[in-house]
Amino acid sequence: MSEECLRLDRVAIGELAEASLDVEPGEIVCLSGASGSGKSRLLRAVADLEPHEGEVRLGEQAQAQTPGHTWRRQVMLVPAESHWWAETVVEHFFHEPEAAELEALGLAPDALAWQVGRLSTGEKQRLGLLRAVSREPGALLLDEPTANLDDATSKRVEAWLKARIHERGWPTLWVAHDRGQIARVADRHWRIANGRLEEVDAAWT
Ligand SMILES: Nc1ncnc2c1ncn2[C@@H]1O[C@H](COP(=O)(O)OP(=O)(O)OP(=O)(O)O)[C@@H](O)[C@H]1O
Repeated sequence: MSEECLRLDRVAIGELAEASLDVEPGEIVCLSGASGSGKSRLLRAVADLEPHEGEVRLGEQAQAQTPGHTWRRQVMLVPAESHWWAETVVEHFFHEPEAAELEALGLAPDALAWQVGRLSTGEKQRLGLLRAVSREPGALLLDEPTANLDDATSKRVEAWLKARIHERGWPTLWVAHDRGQIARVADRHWRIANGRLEEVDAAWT
C-alpha cells in the first residue's frame, strides 16, 4: 500500500507554463485538453522522459535527485501505445498476474502464452496496463488507457483500474477525453487550456 503523494511544482514543458498539482495516495486526477495541448508531454515530463522546468516529487523522493530508470520504476508511465520487445507476452512480466486479473480485463486465460505478434491493439493496451500494475509502482501515469477499446471493454478496464488504484494507494494522473469516463473515474479533473493547467469544477462533468 502506497502512502506517498505525487507533487508537481511549477513544471513547465513546451507551451505548458508552470503546472502545479498534488495527487494524493489513491487519488485519480483526470487530465483533459484539446489535441496537441500538451497532456502526453506533461506525463513524459513527470516520468522524467523529457527535460522540463520545475520539480516533481514522490513522497520525499525528488525526480532531480533520482536516476531516470529508478524514477520510472516508481512513477510508472503507461503510454497509449505500449512497447513490446520479447517474443511472447509472459516474458515481459516480472510477476505473473493471476488468471482472475486477465478475466477482469476481458482477456483470454492463456493470453500470457501468446506471441506478441498476434496481439490486437486493444489486447496490447490491456496487457500493457496489467504489466505496469504488476510491477507494483509508487504512482501511475496513464495516457488514454482505454483509447483502443470498445465501450463495454473500456468500462471493464476502468472499473479494474479504479479498484486497483484505490486498493494500492497509487496517486494517478489519467489522461482522458471522454466526459462519461471522467465522471466515472476522476476524484478531481484538471485540464490544459491556453498553455495553463487549471482545475475543472465538478459540476462540469
Ligand atoms: N519532443 C518534442 N519536442 C517539441 N515538440 C513536441 C515534442 N513532443 C511533442 N511535441 C509537440 O507538443 C505539443 C503537445 O503534444 P502532446 O503529445 O503532449 O499532445 P496531447 O495533448 O497529448 O495531444 P493528443 O490528445 O492529440 O494526444 C504538440 O504540438 C506536439 O507536436
